[in-house]
Amino acid sequence: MSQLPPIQVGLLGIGTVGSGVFRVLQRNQEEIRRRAGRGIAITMVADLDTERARGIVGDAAQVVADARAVIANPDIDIVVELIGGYGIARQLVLEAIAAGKHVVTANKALLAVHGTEIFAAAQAKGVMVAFEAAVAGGIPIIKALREGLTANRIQWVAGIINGTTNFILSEMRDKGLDFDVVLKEAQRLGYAEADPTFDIEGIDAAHKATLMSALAFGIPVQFDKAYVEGITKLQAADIRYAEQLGYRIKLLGITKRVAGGVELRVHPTLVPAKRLIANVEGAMNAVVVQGDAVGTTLYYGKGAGSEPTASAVIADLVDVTRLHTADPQHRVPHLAFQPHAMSDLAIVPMAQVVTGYYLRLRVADQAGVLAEVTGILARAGISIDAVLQREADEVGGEGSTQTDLIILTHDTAEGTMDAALAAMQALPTVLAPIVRIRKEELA
Ligand SMILES: NC(=O)c1ccc[n+]([C@@H]2O[C@H](COP(=O)([O-])OP(=O)(O)OC[C@H]3O[C@@H](n4cnc5c(N)ncnc54)[C@H](O)[C@@H]3O)[C@@H](O)[C@H]2O)c1
Ligand SMILES: N[C@@H](CCO)C(=O)O
Ligand code: NA
Repeated sequence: MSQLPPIQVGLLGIGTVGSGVFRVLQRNQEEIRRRAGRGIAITMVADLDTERARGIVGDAAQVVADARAVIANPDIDIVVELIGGYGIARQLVLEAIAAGKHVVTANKALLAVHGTEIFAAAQAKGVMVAFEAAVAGGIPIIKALREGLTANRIQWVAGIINGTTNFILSEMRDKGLDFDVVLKEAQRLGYAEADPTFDIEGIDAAHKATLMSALAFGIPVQFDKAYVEGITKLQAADIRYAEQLGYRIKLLGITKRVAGGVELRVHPTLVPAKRLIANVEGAMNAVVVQGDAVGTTLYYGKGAGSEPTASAVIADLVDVTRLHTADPQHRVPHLAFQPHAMSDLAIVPMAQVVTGYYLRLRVADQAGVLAEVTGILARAGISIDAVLQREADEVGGEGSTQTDLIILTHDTAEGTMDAALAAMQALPTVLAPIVRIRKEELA
C-alpha cells in the first residue's frame, strides 16, 4: 500500500445525499482505503445551515457557510457538489474546475442542461467530472454504459429512473392511495426533488435519460430536445385496463438508435407484465440496455435515498482518487466516447417515433361506434392488436348510455396516430378526450 496521505475532499451541501456520503465514508473508510490505494477524507464541508452540518460532522471536518472557501482551499483535490439545481451549483462547479479541482456531483439537472459547457471546461483543465449518482442513484449504470459495455453498438436504453413516480404508481395501484398522499410520503423519505414537479412531470427522468443518451450514443447532452410527459394525467382506470390486457404502466425514460437519429423521450408506457422491469415496484429503479453483442442487460436497485445515492458518490471518489495521478489522455472519457469523436446524430422529432399505443375512448353505447373508430384506424393504416369493451354499467352505473372502448395497436408512427386521434376525437359519438398511452414490448 502506498504511503500517500489521504486525498482531501470538500463537500458542498450536506443534506440527504451529503450526510449519507459523510456517514458511509466514515463507516467503511478502511475498506475504501484498501480499494482506492489511499485514504479519502472529507476535510471541509460547506452548507448554509452550518449548525446542522456541524451536528453531522462533529470535529471531523471544518464547516463553513461559504462554498467558495472550499474551492479556494489549495489542499482540496476533489469538490463534491450536492447542493442541486442549475443556479449556484453551476457557478460553483465551473469555479471548482477553473481552480483545478476534480468534481463529483449527483446533479443530473445541472449536467443534462449545462453538461456541454461543464465537460468542455473540465476537458480543457484536465480534471474529471464524475456523476454516477446522477442517474439511477446507487445503480452503477453510468459505469456500465461508459466502461462495461464499450464493445457494443448500443441499440436502446429504457429505464424506470425516477423513484418518486414509480413509488407513486405502485402505491396507487396496490393500496389505492391518493396521488397527493403518496407524493408527501416520497418527500418525507427523501426521494423527491427539492421541487417535486420535476419528478411528477417527468423532468427528472428526462434529465437522466438525456445523460444516458449521451453515454450510449456518443452525442452531446440535449435535454432541450427531449419529449417529456409525466404521470399527473394518468387515471386509475387506465392502470386497471392495462392490467386486464397483460400490461403495467411505468414512467419510462427511453433513448433509442433509429434510422433518422436518436429517440429521447419520457412518458408513461405500457410494458408487458411478464417483463422483469414491469415488476419493479416502489422507489426502486431499473434500466434495461440492449447492445448488439451482449444482448439485453438489466440493472436494478435503489435509485434514490441517502446511502444508496452516497454509494454512487463514493464510488466516483474512489475512481477519481485512483485516476488522479494518471495522464489526462488516458482517463475514461466523461461521456464514454472521446471528446473529439462525438457523433452529430440528431434527436428525432416525436412525430417520427414509432411505438404501439393504448387508446381509451369514452363513447356513446350505441350500434356502429366501434366500426366508425376502427374504420378511421384502418384508413390510417394502423393495425389493431386487441380491443376491450367495458359494459356500460361498469363505466357509468346501471342504465348508463356511455361505455369505454380500449384499443391496443401495433407499432405506428406518432404523426400518423396524431392524425387518426384527431379524426376519432371529432366523432360525435366520442364523448371525452381520448386517452393515449404509448406501449413498448422491450423484447
Ligand atoms: N435525494 C436523493 O435521493 C438524490 C438521489 C440522486 C441525486 N440527488 C441529487 O443530489 C443533489 C442533492 O440532493 P439532496 O436530496 O441531498 O438535497 P438536500 O436539499 O437534502 O441537500 C442540499 C443541501 O445543500 C445545502 N445548500 C443549499 N444551497 C447551498 C449553498 N449555496 N451553499 C452551501 N450549501 C447549500 C442545503 O442547506 C442542504 O443541506 C441534488 O442535485 C439531487 O438532485 C438526490
Ligand atoms: N427525485 C429522484 C431522486 C433520485 O435521482 C427520484 O425520485 O428518483
Ligand atoms: Na447510478
